[in-house]
Formats: sequence, C-alpha cells, structure tokens
Amino acid sequence: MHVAQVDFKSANASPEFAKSLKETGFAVIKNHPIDTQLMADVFNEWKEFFASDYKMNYVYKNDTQDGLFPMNVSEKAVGYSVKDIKEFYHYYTWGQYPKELSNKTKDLYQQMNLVAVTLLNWVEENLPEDIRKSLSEPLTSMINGSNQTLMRILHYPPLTGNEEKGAVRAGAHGDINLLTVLVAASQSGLQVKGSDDKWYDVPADPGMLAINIGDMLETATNGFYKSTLHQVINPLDDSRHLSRYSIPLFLHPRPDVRLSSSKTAGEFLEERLRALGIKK
Ligand SMILES: O=C(O)CCC(=O)C(=O)O
Ligand SMILES: [Fe+2]
Repeated sequence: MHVAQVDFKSANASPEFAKSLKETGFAVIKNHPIDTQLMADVFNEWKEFFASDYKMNYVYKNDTQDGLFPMNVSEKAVGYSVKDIKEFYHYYTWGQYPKELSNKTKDLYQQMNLVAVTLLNWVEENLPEDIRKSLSEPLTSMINGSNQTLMRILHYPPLTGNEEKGAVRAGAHGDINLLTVLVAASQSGLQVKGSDDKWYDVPADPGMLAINIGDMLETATNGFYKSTLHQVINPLDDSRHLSRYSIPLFLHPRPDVRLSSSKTAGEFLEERLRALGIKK
C-alpha cells in the first residue's frame, strides 16, 4: 500500500497522481497553489463558529442540504448503528453562509475547486481509451456548470469517554462524489483500507491535500477507478482531548449527468443522502 505524495508542480505529476489513485484510491498533493495562510485563517474562523451559540441559526435545510449538521444529526456510515462523533457545515456557493465569517471560506472554496478541476483533468488524461469512450461525456465536462460541489467543514469534538459504544469520529465509508480534495486535518486519524483489508494512515502533513476517489467516479469509469473505504479513528493518546478539524471539498457533477445506463448523478446522490440519514 503506497499512497504517493505527488509534487503538484512536477513534470510527472499527472501520471504519478493517477497511478496512486488507481492503486490505492488515494493520493497526497504537496507544493500545491492553495495559500497556507488562507487555510489557517479559515480553520480559525470555523473554530470560533463551532464554539459559538449562533451556529444554531444556520442549521441545515433538508431539501437543499446546506448549513450546519449538528452533533445530534450527524451521519451514520452505511452498516453502522451509531452516529459518527462529529458536527459539520455544508457550504455551497448558493447556500447559507454565516454572516459572522469573513469571505475567506469563499476564497478557499474557489482555490480548492480550481485544484480539483486540474486533478480531474489528470484523471481524465490517464484513462485507458476504452473507458474514456464509454463515458457519457468527458469527466471535466460533467462538472461544467455544476452547482453541486460543496465544501464540508468538519469538527470532531474532544472525546470525553462518554461516547456511545462503538461510536467513532467517522465510520468506514466511501465518498459519494467524483473526487474529494481534503485540506489535511489539524490532527492525524484519517485511514484508508488497503486491498489486504488492513487500515493504513494517510500520510499527509498539515497543509498538504489528500485526494480520494468517490463512488460516482467508480460508477462512471465502470470500476476502473475504485472508490476506497476510509475512516477517521478515535485517538488513544492525549490528542483525544483536542478537537480535530478538517475541510474536504466534494467535487460533484451536474445532476443530469448520466453516470451509468441506469442512473443519473442526481438520482445517485438522492439515494445516498437518504441512506446516510441526513435527508428525509
Ligand atoms: O476528516 C477527515 O480527515 C475525513 C473526512 C471524510 O472522510 C468525509 O467527511 O467524508
Ligand atoms: Fe470521506
């Protein structure tokens, strides 16, 4: 199991990135163009947000799925009977945006989205000819004009020891979307499942980006790219008394995009959100 750390600016970045994704479902990107200070500022603003009372003014809307998913809502990974120990906020360009925040989160979204588009282009460049031909449209055109891409700001609170039995920060799951670009968290804990069924730490330092394949890319490429199970474990050391924050960007196609002969992206998403229990 070798999740590669790929230099975004190197001449071989595109094939190295695609190889790591193909072999492990993950890749780590270093030397990327996203501003480090901006990332730190955004984390700090959301720390304040999650610690505030006003956050409850921004509880998510069931129909559109934008806003805060508080602890008591959270998600249940498929196959788990208890909820993850986390709260999170879904930011869409058209969605609710806390007036207490500066525009830095919007800037970060734009920068992460640009990187995500480049990375999807690298995936496309390295597809075998037969898979490329079987797509309903090029991958990069699937996200053209999409308003479904979202940024999730995650807060995993300190563990108290009173958590429900079996509850973890994020139960093993595959992401729904095409590609996920994650600003590596303030703390370790993210693990990927290898083909040998063992769990491996994703080797990302703060400031790097961890990328993984989502289920929609697996479906669209007819299984050539495999969406990889990942999880966030509860730390056993002293860091369990600290909050953990992370920010994934989930790159989504337009809802009308045909992922397979039986399903559009819109239908696929609707099904999955209901299974997670975050859409009624
Ligand atoms: O917090 C992390 O490092 C990963 C989060 C994740 O996998 C998700 O929200 O889908
Ligand atoms: Fe995930």
